[in-house]
Amino acid sequence: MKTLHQQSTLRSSARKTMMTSCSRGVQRVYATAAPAERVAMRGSPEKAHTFNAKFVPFHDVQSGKTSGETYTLDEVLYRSRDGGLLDVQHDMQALAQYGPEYWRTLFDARVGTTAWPFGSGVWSKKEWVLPGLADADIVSMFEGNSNLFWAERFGREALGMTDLWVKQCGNSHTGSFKDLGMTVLVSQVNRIRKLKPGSITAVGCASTGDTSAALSAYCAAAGIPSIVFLPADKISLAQLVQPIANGALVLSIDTDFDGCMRLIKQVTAETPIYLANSMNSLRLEGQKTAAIEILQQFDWQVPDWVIIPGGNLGNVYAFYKGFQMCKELGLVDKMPRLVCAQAQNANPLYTAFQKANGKLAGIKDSYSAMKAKTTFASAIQIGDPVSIDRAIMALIDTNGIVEEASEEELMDAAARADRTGMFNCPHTGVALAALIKLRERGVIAPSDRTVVVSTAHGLKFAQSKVAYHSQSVPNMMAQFANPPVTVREDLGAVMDAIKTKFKL
Ligand SMILES: Cc1ncc(COP(=O)(O)O)c(C=O)c1O
Ligand SMILES: N[C@@H](CCOP(=O)(O)O)C(=O)O
Repeated sequence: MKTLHQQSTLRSSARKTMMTSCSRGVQRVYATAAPAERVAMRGSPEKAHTFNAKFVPFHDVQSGKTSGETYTLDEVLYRSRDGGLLDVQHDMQALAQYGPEYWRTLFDARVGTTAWPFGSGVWSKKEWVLPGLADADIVSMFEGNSNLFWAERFGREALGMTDLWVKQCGNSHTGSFKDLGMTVLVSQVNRIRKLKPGSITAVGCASTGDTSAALSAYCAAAGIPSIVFLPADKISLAQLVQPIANGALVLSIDTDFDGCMRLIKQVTAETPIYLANSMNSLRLEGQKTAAIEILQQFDWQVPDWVIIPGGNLGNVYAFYKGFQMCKELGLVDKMPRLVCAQAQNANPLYTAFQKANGKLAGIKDSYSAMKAKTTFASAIQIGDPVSIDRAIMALIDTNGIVEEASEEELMDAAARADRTGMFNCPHTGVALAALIKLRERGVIAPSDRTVVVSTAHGLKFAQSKVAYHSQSVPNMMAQFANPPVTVREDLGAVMDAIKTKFKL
């Protein structure tokens, strides 16, 4: 494991490598590149590339068998013939022909450029995402490329850790990681609407507030109508106003997220409204690029642990898939261990993990959906996660762990980390609280390289911070609260207030 000095040397040498790649590498890659890249650089990859992707039943992925059931990505469907989930399967043999160095160099060369669409963190990996899509069909806000924050002070002071990082997926156009998946889904919708006019009238989702924000923004950018089903009074004001501002049809429904999900499934099964939730596997193709980006930011070294807050459970599988593709194509040689962190008030996966005595193999048998209770981590207030099977596979294959956090634990963890310069949403608080518990139990060692996935921007959940810092939450001590001090317009009163905190 690297020392801190080595870490910062590593980061600056990674930066230099990228700068070299950006300034000179593009020319070199362009001149010597394989056909796909030459075409990609000219901006019309669909004509000559040899890569492709299709829908297959998730069962095939799970079992490693091929049923022969496949669909093109231009078809409007979300389920396999037997009602199971679908997955996007890439032609791995075609991708493997180019070798790991080719892909590492190509991805590194594209970081932060303005070249359409490759400057996007998602579309910089286009050949691994939607290789058949024309650049002209892409709807992008140059999402991704989010900061991998070195949580040096929090790691050292709170946990005795030297190598703790927070992947800031919430530093994004609509303030959450959902942008990564939505650019892919809306781009594919854009293509289908051109190929088959009239086939998709609008795009719809059920949401706890972040999927709806991303969907409405990307649809608005493309001029595609959007519809969002929101559980009434269960999302933050900032989240509610996002689809309103972007012109979506906003339905505030007197139910919870699981109720909204049931309704949107029925509506999209019977109408030309396209389903944008992560049950639609196109979304996960974009979300998986966050995992690839983490490896890239570590100069293609694999962290020991990645901790992900879980709700509908698509993201934990998306991360798994990103890491797995990098391993299969030889860009890295191992997988990190994944931790899925749930709020105690919405913890069906954690409950199953406990019932199975922490043995992942038995978790499916002990699983049952639940009625989720109110939590400050409102975006993961989900009791019947759609991607339960995907998440279980991801955890089994990475020797993963499921943890939970109570309301007090998640709010304290977020507030404590905020005091070291972050501004965490409650969901990131769930992941941070899980990390604290795993450190306390000695499961995660002080020097383990650990990444906490921050899924949304804290400003979307300002109300929860106001409640915490004003110590107005019943039965919560709020030990890291920092309430504002009210002072008269008077120098003496101001000085007194300062002196109670600092020696002058
Ligand atoms: C901020 C935030 N964090 C975490 C999650 C959980 O992601 P997933 O539903 O893919 O498990 C969601 C949405 O569910 C979210 O909006
Ligand atoms: N947190 C999500 C819940 C829905 O998840 P999805 O990934 O299946 O769309 C939201 O913000 O709506």
